[in-house]
Amino acid sequence: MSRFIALLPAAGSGSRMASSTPKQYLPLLGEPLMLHTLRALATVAQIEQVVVVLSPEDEWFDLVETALAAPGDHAHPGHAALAQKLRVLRCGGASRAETVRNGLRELASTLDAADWVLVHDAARPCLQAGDVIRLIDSLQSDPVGGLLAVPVADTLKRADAAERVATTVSREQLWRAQTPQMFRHGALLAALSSCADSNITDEASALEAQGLAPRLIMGSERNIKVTYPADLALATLYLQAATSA
Ligand SMILES: Nc1ccn([C@@H]2O[C@H](COP(=O)(O)OP(=O)(O)OP(=O)(O)O)[C@@H](O)[C@H]2O)c(=O)n1
Ligand SMILES: C[C@](O)(CO)[C@H](O)COP(=O)(O)O
Repeated sequence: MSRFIALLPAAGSGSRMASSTPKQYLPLLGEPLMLHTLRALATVAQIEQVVVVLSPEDEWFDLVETALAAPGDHAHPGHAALAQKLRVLRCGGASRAETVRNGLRELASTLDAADWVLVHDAARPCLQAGDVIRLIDSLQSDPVGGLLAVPVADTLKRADAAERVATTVSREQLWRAQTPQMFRHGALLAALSSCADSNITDEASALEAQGLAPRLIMGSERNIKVTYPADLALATLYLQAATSA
């Protein structure tokens, strides 16, 4: 029976956030942003391990450990599952792809090639467990794997050097990729290891480079990637809406 492991690349510097604190550690509703992400994955019963991949130079993760260790009456109900499933690796690389590849290599001795790995950005804290469960249910018998994504709803413009419209790009059959992206450990590690373009920005691209066609699974607009300062307010609203639903 294949297992399901979550792998969170969390070794970025958050340059677009323009903060001295890496964005994955910025406060969100009074807790480190990454803790919301970790909990969202740990509460999914099928996920056996939540592996976070940090930079070797990371000096911030104790913020998460301190929050996790909060005494009983202040503990979040999801912390027991997270404490039991959490594994920390300090092998992050210079790119997201390198971080994921290094994490997969570290896990190789403990996983079967057929085990599923759900790669999820630490910077996507508004992920809902229901979307992860739908991803797993939809793909666990798939020959390739796939990813959460949402169809493009806006008209798309390609800009010229002067930031004027050069052309309008058809949005037909265009989707915006999200995470988790779910692939079998052996296939994903092989694809990332042989992918010549180390600038690929998601796992699916590595499988596509092998001639494979990952499946697109409908995600949620709320599963935003916190990239720019304005995203923090939106993530706060989405998390508050989720807890009051
Ligand atoms: N070398 C890197 C770069 C990014 N990431 C992770 O990949 C996810 C998505 O990347 P992105 O949003 O680009 O994060 P940053 O690279 O930190 O942001 P920026 O590009 O603005 O510097 C984040 O959780 C980030 O921590 C990583 O693990 N290792
Ligand atoms: C993986 C991803 O979140 C899918 O949209 C995105 O490609 C990450 O891009 P980033 O520049 O590393 O944030």
